[in-house]
Amino acid sequence: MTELYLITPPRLGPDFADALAAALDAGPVACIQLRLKEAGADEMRRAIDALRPVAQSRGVAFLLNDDPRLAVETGCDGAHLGQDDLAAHGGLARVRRVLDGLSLGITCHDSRHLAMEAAEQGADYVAFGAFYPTGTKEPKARADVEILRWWSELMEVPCVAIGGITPGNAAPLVEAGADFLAVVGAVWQHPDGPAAGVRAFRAELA
Ligand SMILES: Cc1ncc(COP(=O)(O)OP(=O)(O)O)c(N)n1
Ligand SMILES: Cc1nc(C(=O)O)sc1CCOP(=O)(O)O
Ligand SMILES: [Mg+2]
Repeated sequence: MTELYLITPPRLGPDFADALAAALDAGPVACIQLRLKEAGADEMRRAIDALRPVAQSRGVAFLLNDDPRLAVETGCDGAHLGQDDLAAHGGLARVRRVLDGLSLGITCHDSRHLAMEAAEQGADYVAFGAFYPTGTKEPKARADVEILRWWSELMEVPCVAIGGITPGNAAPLVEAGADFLAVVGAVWQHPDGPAAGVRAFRAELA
């Protein structure tokens, strides 16, 4: 069954904890990743302290983007790292040790090789993308839906699809075997609010 994986929007408003609670209560949502690319260490810690309990009190995993050591220090459930992040933190084996038993997700773009390497070295999931045009970030690659089919037919490690995903274009990704759909804009920019954004995915994930 494909599940929803939320990633926080690029900028968090003052009431974001309430928006997150509303989105998670409209669930089901498997996890939320805090992704604040412009935040300094203090702002990041404040955001983690405010948002982590909102997720964990609802049984939703709270993952931190980019920084495995901070994830461990602040009681997160895991971290998501891209290829550049791995290099910056001494490689996947070292990150795996830092995270100890916490979850580790790796960006693999459109690369079967990167995904197999990540799975072999202990990643808990691999993320492929971007599948569709996205305004949230400039993706480094475009992935074809067939990589999800290839991975899900061959591998046990779960795969996450990301990039421009909406309720209207999710079906091919679900049909190809994506275990999770990672979403930013379609939920946080939904015209009726994030809870409606989460509900809009229900029919695609049922
Ligand atoms: C689930 C998921 N997939 C991909 C990414 C992108 O990670 P990365 O390549 O490290 O880029 P930034 O998000 O750090 O800009 C992700 N964060 N989450
Ligand atoms: C954070 C991120 N990483 C991507 C990748 O291709 O690795 S695409 C992306 C942005 C996803 O946001 P939206 O759901 O608004 O398109
Ligand atoms: Mg990163």
